[in-house]
Amino acid sequence: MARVRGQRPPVTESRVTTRPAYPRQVTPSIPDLASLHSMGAAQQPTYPDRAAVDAAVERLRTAPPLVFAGECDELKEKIAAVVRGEAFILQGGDCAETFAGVTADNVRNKLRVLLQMAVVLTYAASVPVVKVGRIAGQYAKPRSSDFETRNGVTLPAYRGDAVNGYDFTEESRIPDPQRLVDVYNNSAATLNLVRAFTTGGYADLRQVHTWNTDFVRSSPVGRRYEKLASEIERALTFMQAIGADPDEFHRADVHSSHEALVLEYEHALTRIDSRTQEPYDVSAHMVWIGERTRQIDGAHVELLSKIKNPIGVKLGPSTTPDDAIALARKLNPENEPGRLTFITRFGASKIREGLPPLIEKVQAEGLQVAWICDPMHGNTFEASSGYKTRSFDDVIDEVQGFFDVHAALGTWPGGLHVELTGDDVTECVGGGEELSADDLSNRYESVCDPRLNRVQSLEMAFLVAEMLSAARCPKTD
Ligand SMILES: O=C[C@H](O)[C@H](O)COP(=O)(O)O
Ligand SMILES: C=C(OP(=O)(O)O)C(=O)O
Repeated sequence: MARVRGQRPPVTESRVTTRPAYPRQVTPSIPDLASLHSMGAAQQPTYPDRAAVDAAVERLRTAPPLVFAGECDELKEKIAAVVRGEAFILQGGDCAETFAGVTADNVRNKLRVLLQMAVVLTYAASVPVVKVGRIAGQYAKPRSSDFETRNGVTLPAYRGDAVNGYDFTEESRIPDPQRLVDVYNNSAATLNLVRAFTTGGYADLRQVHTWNTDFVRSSPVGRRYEKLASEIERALTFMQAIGADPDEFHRADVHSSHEALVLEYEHALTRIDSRTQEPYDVSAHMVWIGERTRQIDGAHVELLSKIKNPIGVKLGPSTTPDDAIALARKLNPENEPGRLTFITRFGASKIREGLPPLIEKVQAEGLQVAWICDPMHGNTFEASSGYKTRSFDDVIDEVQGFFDVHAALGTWPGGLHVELTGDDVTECVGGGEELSADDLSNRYESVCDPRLNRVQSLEMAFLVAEMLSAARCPKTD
């Protein structure tokens, strides 16, 4: 790929005649790929063609950054405000993005639901909301099993468009490293749209009514939103009347994030920032480590401990307080606020018991972390029809548990991490539309886990806004 004028050359070793299995990197602080793999990297694709992997990695190493290090630092600053209890994170998007889903309509719909939710949370709870999409890179999935069996035929599991194809054929399920280059290109196209929508007028707060179009407008939650939008409109008119600069309402900051799973991709996009000489993973503003890859001596923790982006770690019900402390010390040795977010995903039935010991120990050690709640991944079950689903009530119950625990401990419930879509899909049961297990087949489009649809997402925003408002101004008896 052509190098952009003035851009620092990627930090890679110059070509050698006898190539190692992986192109080596000379950045001293970042282990090379072979060393990372030798640490025992979980959930990695088994590529049949090593030379093709090397070629894809080489290509990615010379590709321009998708985000700038300075933007990652800005997000870190915003998350530091969350750590101080002054802001709330809304992180959401698809479980698994697909290449076919990279269209202007899809990206706009995802942004629209995030903007609507953020406006509800901000207005109802008077708290700044940091908007982070599971977007522009969320293409790789960890799986419980390496294989999938359908009608007696067993094939490798689908691991996201970054790795193999969703079609249930032998050929499609073979991991193809060229897909990593496709991830880069599709992420670039998505980010381009995100930047255009969020700075070009679509995200202007004065458009608050127009985000509420189509099927949502006529739903009860859509009507509730209309009322809130009218109040916001009046407030904006008032602010303009007293001289506020209307340009202040014109743009929204939406940051990108994904699970840093496939080492070849994240390593190739780790670059030295020309301002600071520090390494950043320029594939997204924020990256996180999943529940299945957070081994303290594992490759993912090692790689992410070296980069300077804000990072997240998923913590499930098996996490001990000592695990949390070890992760915090390794991933945030300087105890920098905003650097580390713990994304808890216990399940509604476990959060009230499981979360307090973690928070208590982290607090006692004086560690600076943002706590956010993923109420999706601990609440998945299979409906009798075979669809993976989640119940809206369980999801809300887990969020309520998260707020209750923080209220009891006097700590700040810093945010939400949700799998959602801007479309009218039928993947999670319940909510105001009372979707039942029989409805799931109507429009089930997720290629991995079930997402809240737009109405359910907006309903969640109103319910969480009430919890957040109570957290901001606790009742005194
Ligand atoms: O999104 C998360 C995981 O990839 C997903 O929950 C794994 O699902 P599985 O248990 O069907 O592999
Ligand atoms: C795989 C995911 O979650 P977890 O690591 O918590 O299972 C995810 O968020 O896509």
